[in-house]
Amino acid sequence: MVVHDADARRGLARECALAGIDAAHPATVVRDAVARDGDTLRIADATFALDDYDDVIVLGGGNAASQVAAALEDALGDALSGGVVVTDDPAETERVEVLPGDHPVPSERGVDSTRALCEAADAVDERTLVLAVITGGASALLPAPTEGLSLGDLRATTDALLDSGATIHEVNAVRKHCSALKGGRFATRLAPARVATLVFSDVVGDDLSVIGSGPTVPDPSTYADALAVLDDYDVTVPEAVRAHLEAGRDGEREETPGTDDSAFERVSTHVLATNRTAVDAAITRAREAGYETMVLSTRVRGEACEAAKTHVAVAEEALATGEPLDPPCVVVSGGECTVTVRGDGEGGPNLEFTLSAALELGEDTALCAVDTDGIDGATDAAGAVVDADTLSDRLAARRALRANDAFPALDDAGALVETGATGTNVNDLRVLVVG
Ligand SMILES: O=C(O)[C@H](O)CO
Repeated sequence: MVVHDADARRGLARECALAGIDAAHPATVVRDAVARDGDTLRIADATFALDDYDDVIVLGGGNAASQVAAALEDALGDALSGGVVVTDDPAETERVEVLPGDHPVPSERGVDSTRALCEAADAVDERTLVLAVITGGASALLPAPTEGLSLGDLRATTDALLDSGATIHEVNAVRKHCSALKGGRFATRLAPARVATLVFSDVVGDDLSVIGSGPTVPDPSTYADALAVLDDYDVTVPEAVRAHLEAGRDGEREETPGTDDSAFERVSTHVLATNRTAVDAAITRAREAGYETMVLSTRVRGEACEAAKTHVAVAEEALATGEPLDPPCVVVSGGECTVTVRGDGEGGPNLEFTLSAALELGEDTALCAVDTDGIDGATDAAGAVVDADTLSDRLAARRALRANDAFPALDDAGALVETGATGTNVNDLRVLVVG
């Protein structure tokens, strides 16, 4: 039954967003995609004969990596020997060692944990099946500075890139060329083991070479691409980083491995969850509530507060003309918006998205936007749910947007969605309920 009051609309927007997060949780995803039947292991459409291996181990990293490891322990039982994952969101595991790292900026303990991961990788042989778990956040959680660079260099470079407005494809082109593990180099290290990479994507369009900086897949980007990113976005990095990238461009450093590298012959990649997983679940929840539904796109990107206005425009059009859908309806989108940081406030893309929308939304519409990992920007909130009545002081809200200070404004309005770390990461999810 469709309900028409503002509370119910906000409630439904929030419920659909939470349903999306739940559907992308590793426990749910791995239960559906991975199963052991005697000596056969099924991962999505592929099968592996466990008899061919002496050891099956989990190696990897990312915000959701330990949840994936715990779910793999359940799915494989005693066929799984152990392994190491690095994460900032530890889950309880029995055989896989969970080591700490930090995100979005790499840390000393992340370097130590990544060293332990590499030691485990160095111990494999051709009778090892490695389940390489790569989820969003792996780039920061698995710092392995290449020779000649320090953790300080990586931290300064990451900070500067994250504030520059560069896309994740561009940010990771630089990170891959400063790392001993990213951009396919982990696959080189794992040879001659058989590697099945299990991916949870937080990248718009699911480019495997970008998710977590693609440690086990060929890298199409080059040192020259990395330098172009620094120049295009006017990013200042430590001298050692620029010198390293220039040496690479001039042929003095080995390029990241490409498709012709034999290391990839024994690697298969299985994308287990993407933004679409969350979007589809949000749509299902809206249909159950009796609403007409539409996926706007899973690839919405760009400056958060501008993308928000496009979503408001979609709601206005639906109310005015019944296009693209007749209200009552629910429009869902995914993707990843960015914020070009100008102020020094507290916020994140989904908080800016909702605050910007709250300034424009008319009656009869509610909007929820969340980061599915539960942590928008560096705040404690996943996002917020807003409508035309959310803001009591619109001037202050505009000031907050200009200062990139959306968190306190939405907190004061009681609009925050606080889930805590969710155990997954499939990017941003937005639900627009048009009454
Ligand atoms: O870790 C990363 O590089 C981002 O989360 C994209 O996957």
